[in-house]
Amino acid sequence: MAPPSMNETITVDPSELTDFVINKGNGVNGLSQMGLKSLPKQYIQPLEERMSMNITTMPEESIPIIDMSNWEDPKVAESICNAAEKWGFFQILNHGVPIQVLDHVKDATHKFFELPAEEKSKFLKENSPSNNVRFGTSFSPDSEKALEWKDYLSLFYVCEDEASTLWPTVCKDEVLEYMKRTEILVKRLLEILMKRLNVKDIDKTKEALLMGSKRINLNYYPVCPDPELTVGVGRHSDVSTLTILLQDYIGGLYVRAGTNEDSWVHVPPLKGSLVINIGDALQIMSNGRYKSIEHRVVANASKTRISVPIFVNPRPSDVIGPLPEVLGIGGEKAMYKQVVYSDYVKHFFRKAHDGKSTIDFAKI
Ligand SMILES: COc1cc(/C=C/C(=O)SCCNC(=O)CCNC(=O)[C@H](O)C(C)(C)COP(=O)(O)OP(=O)(O)OC[C@H]2O[C@@H](n3cnc4c(N)ncnc43)[C@H](O)[C@@H]2OP(=O)(O)O)ccc1O
Ligand SMILES: O=C(O)CCC(=O)C(=O)O
Ligand SMILES: [Fe+2]
Repeated sequence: MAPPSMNETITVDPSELTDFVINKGNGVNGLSQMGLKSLPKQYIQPLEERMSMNITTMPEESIPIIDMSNWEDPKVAESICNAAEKWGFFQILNHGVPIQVLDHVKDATHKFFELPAEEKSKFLKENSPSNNVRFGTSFSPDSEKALEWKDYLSLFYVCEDEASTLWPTVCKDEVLEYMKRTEILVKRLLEILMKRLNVKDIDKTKEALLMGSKRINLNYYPVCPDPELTVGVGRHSDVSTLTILLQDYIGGLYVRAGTNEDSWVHVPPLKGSLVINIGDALQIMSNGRYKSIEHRVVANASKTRISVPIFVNPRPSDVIGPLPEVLGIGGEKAMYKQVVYSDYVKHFFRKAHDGKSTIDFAKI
């Protein structure tokens, strides 16, 4: 695709754009590097999906920020469970994952996306040595009416050997280290969250159900010529049990506040923090007690942003539904049916981002 001249309004032939961005592995990064002065029309979101439209942002509100240095203190556990029930999102400080490990994985993310398109395209779905390693752009381009301004590398963790062999060399060590160093934190968080659900002991079977598989995504949001017209990531909730999200210092992640009004709160970058959010799998297992809240990411006119979520999930073959311990509390009625987790995830991946609609798949 030829670089456009200054101030040119971009109407790129749809098949040419798809070929350049999606099939050839240039991603939105390739578009951004061309120095476009306006947004190709394939990225223009409908008015109701744009952050600037009819939306109240609430600068005075904030998701809870929880210091985990005394994680055994019942007050810390209480703050975590309250945040999971009310917001579905919170930030943690002094979580035990060294800042250096976080810095290394952020640097490694930049290194991967700065590789030439020919290198990255080795990990496109059609070329990748494994279904567990995928470089892509937007979310679900085949199903989307408007594309999202984001490239990603998605790594499904099977075992250390497979990761060492198949994951991209420029980032695999740093990503593996980040995954390893978050393991204890994930167990602590789940232990705390389960206690409030009347699950006193997480045995091996429960552990597998809650955290039997992990997927890590490296997200890359390049500079965008007209950020108000598009999105970095559209409104969605994660399908995980829990997500551990590392973001850089740029900002741009918004979380829905309240269910009725269109109001959103920003998640401010805090040095050394990790953002934790509840995913649909835990909303289902807790029978709606913990909330998997909608979130979205805006695009940015002047800075490239990265984020690195670890999605902690059930195993694909697990059947998930409200936990017996939860229903046992007061003869509570199940709000969700039993579903095979991989069916749930496939349903999520096969449609465009559509807010909280995925969970309807499991509703009774
Ligand atoms: C990318 O932008 C995103 C991503 C997100 C993600 C939020 C999460 O919460 S991710 C956590 C999801 N949980 C798991 O991955 C654990 C369970 N895993 C599974 O059940 C399976 O691994 C599987 C994901 C269902 C894939 O199984 P497989 O047998 O390999 O099936 P396929 O036929 O290859 O894929 C099915 C369908 O999904 C699409 N897809 C697969 N992997 C990805 C991926 N990493 N990213 C995007 N899409 C993926 C794939 O295209 C297939 O559809 P087709 O129509 O092509 O058949 C949140 C927000 C974002 O913006
Ligand atoms: O980039 C972010 O801050 C969040 C990305 C996100 O929501 C996701 O990958 O599921
Ligand atoms: Fe998300």
